[in-house]
Formats: sequence, structure tokens, C-alpha cells
Amino acid sequence: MASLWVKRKFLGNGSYGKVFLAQSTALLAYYKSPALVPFVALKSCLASRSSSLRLERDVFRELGGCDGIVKCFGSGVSVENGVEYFDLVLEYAPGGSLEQLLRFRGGRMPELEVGCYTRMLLKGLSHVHGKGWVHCDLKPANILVFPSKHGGGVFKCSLKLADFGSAKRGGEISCGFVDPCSGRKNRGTLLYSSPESVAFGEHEAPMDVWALGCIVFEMLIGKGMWSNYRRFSARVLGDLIAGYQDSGLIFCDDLSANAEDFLRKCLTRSAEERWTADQLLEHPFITESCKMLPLSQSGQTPKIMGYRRIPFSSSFVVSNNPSVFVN
Ligand SMILES: Nc1ncnc2c1ncn2[C@@H]1O[C@H](COP(=O)(O)OP(=O)(O)OP(=O)(O)O)[C@@H](O)[C@H]1O
Repeated sequence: MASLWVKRKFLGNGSYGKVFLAQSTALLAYYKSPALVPFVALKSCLASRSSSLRLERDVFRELGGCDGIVKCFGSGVSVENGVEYFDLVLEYAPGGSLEQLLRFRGGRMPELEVGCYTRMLLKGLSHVHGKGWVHCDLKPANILVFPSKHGGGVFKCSLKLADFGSAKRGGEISCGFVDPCSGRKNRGTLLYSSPESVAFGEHEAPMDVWALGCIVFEMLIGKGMWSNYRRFSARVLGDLIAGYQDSGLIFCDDLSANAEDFLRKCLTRSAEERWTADQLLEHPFITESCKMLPLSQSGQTPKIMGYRRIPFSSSFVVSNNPSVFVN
């Protein structure tokens, strides 16, 4: 059986399997020229160990489309050298992850730029929470970077939320794992974990807002929120996060009042008092940043004619029409 995908490049390892840059074999046969065939990111794992990727597929199905979330085109089983693989087909992020972008920039980003990126992330988060899901593992490595649709403007990047492999439904009893290092019932990544998730194993929407606060902190300050404690063991760091008090958050003088207040609204110890993604979209740090931008970059996406949407499908049998993946 011929493979459905031609894997062009290995992009990275995840805990469930591997990610490849790939092109559809059927589209390559149809167009005859690889330059005409779009790239996708193929998250691939052994079909027999695909529960995590299948969960991610289900989450994408429920979330549907949103500008702030990486697009999922479908999923399916392919056979390679007699071995069955489960593949999740995602839009390819040519800019890599926000973690790579931060490393490349190597320091603080201008507030205006951070405000605009944060708005993109908040739009995605508001959509996820509105659909009743919690991402549970927001961090720079799970945010993907795309060239801005409108090109040539002030900022050339668009950010989208990715990696929903740890997501859970809001209100559902969490089955976090016991971290062997910290001894705590954890979900997600400790450095971006909120006090209530570390202290009480509470994994609800406010934990995503906390993680977003840590990410915005990193963009604005140029280093991670807990970077001074990197040498500490996971157990000690867990204790520090669990015991965090709002009064411990002190900022450098040159941060604007809006930026500082925004961070305080995200990094509030009490999950009940922490602002929601919807509230944060109305915060002056966001609204003022976007006022400074041309319309095309303020999040009001103009319609682009001639762009054909690829509908979501649960399998990627390719139809006669080479531009459409169908069920
Ligand atoms: N859609 C995509 N486009 C481009 N690169 C991607 C895409 N999805 C994932 N990657 C890259 O593939 C690598 C593995 O990503 P993935 O999100 O699957 O795992 P991870 O978050 O690194 O690990 P874990 O599964 O433990 O959370 C990362 O380097 C990531 O940047």
C-alpha cells in the first residue's frame, strides 16, 4: 500500500510521537510539481499507541476553526513498511514556535508588539474556554508562529495556540499525573503552572490565564517568571509556586502602567479573582496596542478572495478534487 504522505523533513519529537513536514502523495501525483502542493505538519505515532493524538483530534473537532488556533485538516491511519501509524494533519507553521522566536529575539520585545501578539493568543483562548475546554499546557513551545496574512506590516508574525494533547473539558475531574520529581499531582509544565493547579490539582480555565501571564511576562521582561529559581529542584519550585503571593510580583520601572496591570490581572493568586480571557481582551494593554495598528493587523481579518477552505475531516482519503480532504 502506497503511503498517503511524503515526509519531507523531521520537525521534532513530542511525548506521543514525531512531527514531520509532509506533502500529500495524491496531490503530488495530481499537480506533478511539488512546488504547487501545500505543506502540512504531520503529527504521527504508532496506531497502537495513539490515544493521546486521538484525544487531540477530538478536541480539534469540538473547537472547530478559529484564527487564534492552529488548523487541523483531519486525521487517519497510514501504513509504512507494514506498520500502521495514526496521523494528525495540521497546518504547517513556517516560523516554528514562540519559544524559538523568543530565543532568536534574545530579550525584551516592544510593548506594542507584545500587546498585539497577546491579543491573538487571547482570541484563541477565549474560543477554547467558550467551547468548554481548558488547554492545560500553555507555554511558548506550544504556541506556533506563522507569517502574518497581511504581510509587510508592522509585525510580520501571527501566533496560534497548538498542542491540545493535554486539554480537558472544564469541570471534568482531572486525571493529572503525579510528577516523580515534585511529588505533586500535576498537569502541564511546572514553570507555567498556576498556584491552584500545583497546590490543589485544580485544572480549570484560570490556569490557562495564569500560563498566558507567564508567557506575556517572558515577552515583556525578556526572561521567564521563575528564571531566578531555575537551579531549584522541581519539588522546591513547586512549593514556591504553591505559596506565591501577589505582593511578590515586582516589576522594573520602565514597564508601562497598562502592561504591569495586565500582568497583575493574569498573575493573581486567587483563581476566582483572576481575569478571564474575555475580560483581558478589553484590558487597555490590549485595546491601546491594537489602536496603534493599521486595520489589517488589529485582528479584523479582511476576507481574502480565492482562498479555498479545506473542511475538517476525520480521515484524509483524498477526493477527485485535489484541493479538498474529505471523510
Ligand atoms: N504545526 C506545526 N508546524 C510546525 N512545527 C510544528 C507543528 N506542530 C509541532 N511542531 C514542532 O514539532 C515539535 C514537536 O511538537 P509537539 O507540540 O508535538 O511536541 P512538544 O510540545 O514539543 O512535546 P509534548 O508532546 O511533550 O508537549 C516542536 O519542535 C514543534 O515546534
